[in-house]
Amino acid sequence: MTGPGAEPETEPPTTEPRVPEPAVIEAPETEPRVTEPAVIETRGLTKRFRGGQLAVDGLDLTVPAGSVFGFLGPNGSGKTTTIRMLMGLIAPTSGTASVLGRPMPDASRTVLPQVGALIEGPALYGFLSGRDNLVRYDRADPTADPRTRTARVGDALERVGLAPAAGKKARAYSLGMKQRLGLAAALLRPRRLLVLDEPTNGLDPQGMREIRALVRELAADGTTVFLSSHLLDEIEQVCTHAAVMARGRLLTQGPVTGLAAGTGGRLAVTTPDPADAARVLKEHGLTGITLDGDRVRAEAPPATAELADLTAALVREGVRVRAFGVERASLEDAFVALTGEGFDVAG
Ligand SMILES: Nc1ncnc2c1ncn2[C@@H]1O[C@H](COP(=O)(O)OP(=O)(O)OP(=O)(O)O)[C@@H](O)[C@H]1O
Repeated sequence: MTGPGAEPETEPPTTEPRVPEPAVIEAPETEPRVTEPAVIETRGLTKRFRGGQLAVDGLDLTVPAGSVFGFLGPNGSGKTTTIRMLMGLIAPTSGTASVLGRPMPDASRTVLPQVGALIEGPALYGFLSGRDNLVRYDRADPTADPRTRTARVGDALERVGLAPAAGKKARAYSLGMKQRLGLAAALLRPRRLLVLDEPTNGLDPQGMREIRALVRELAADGTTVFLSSHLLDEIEQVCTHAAVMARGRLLTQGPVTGLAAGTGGRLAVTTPDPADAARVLKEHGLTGITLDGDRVRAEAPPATAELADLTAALVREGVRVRAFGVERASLEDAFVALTGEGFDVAG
C-alpha cells in the first residue's frame, strides 16, 4: 500500500462544466431496503492532481452496509484515486468522504483499524513463508495480542485456503496465492469493511474464481466489501450493488439488478431468414437492428403485447423463427446506454 506523503500537492478546483446528476436507479420492490447508515458516503468528492488532471469529479457515492459493492469503470476512470482518498492516503481537492460514519482523512486512526484493505497488491517478503509474512503483519499491529498470534494467523490462512501452503516461501506462490495471502493479512482482525482494489487483476480464470468465492464467503459473514474492477462480468457475478465510473465521474449507482433493469433488454430472433426478419422488425418500427449470423437483434419494444404482434407479423411474412425473446440487459448494456460508448475491458 502506498503511504501518505508521496503525493503531489493538489491545486484548487477550477470551474469545470457541471456534470448532469447521475441517474440513481431505484431498487426493485423485491430488494430489501437498507436501513443501516452507509458504510461509505462521499459528497462532491473531487481530486485534481498537480498538472491539472481531474481524476475524480464531484463524486456522490453511497455504499450500503452489508453490500458487496462493485466500483466499476475502465482503466483510468478514477477508481484507485477514489479508494486512496477513502483510505486517507491522499487528500481530496474538495468534497467530503466518510467511512464507517467518520470523516476521512481526519478519522483515519480510528477508522482504518476496522478496515481491511488490499490496494495495489500485497506487500510481501518473498524469502519468508506465507505464515511468517502474516506473523510479521500481526506483529506490526500494536493492538494484536502476541499470545493468540499463532491461532490468529492459522485462522486467517485457513480462511483463504492457504493452510496447506503456509510453509512455502511467498516467492513460490502464484499470483492468486499472493492475493489470497494479502486478503489473509486483511483478515487478521475482524473487519467491518474490506476494500479491494482490482483483487483479480492479472489472475488466471481459476485464481479469479477463488478470489470471487472468497469475497462471497466474507460477505456472507456480514462484512461489507467494496471492490473495484474493470470487469463487468465480475461485478455481475459477485456484487449486490455497483457504481459505474467513466472519466472521473459517477454515471450511476444502485443495486446491480436495478442497474441492468434500467436499460431495456434486446429483442433477439434466431432465424434462417435473418434479412427478412430484420425487414419485418424495421417495418414495425423497431430500432437498433443488428444482424449476427442467424441472430437478429433490436431494441426491445416497451410492451409485452407488442411482442405477440411481432411474432405474428414474422410468421405472416413467412419468416421461419427458431427462437424469439427478450435478452436480459447486462451491466454492459447499461454502460453503453449511459455513455454511448463500448466498455473497453482491455483498458
Ligand atoms: N499521482 C497522480 N498524478 C497525476 N495524475 C494521476 C495520478 N494518479 C492518477 N492520475 C490520473 O488520474 C486518472 C485516474 O486514475 P486512477 O488510477 O484513479 O484510475 P483507475 O480507474 O483506478 O484506473 P486503473 O485501473 O488504471 O488504476 C488517470 O488519468 C491517471 O492518469
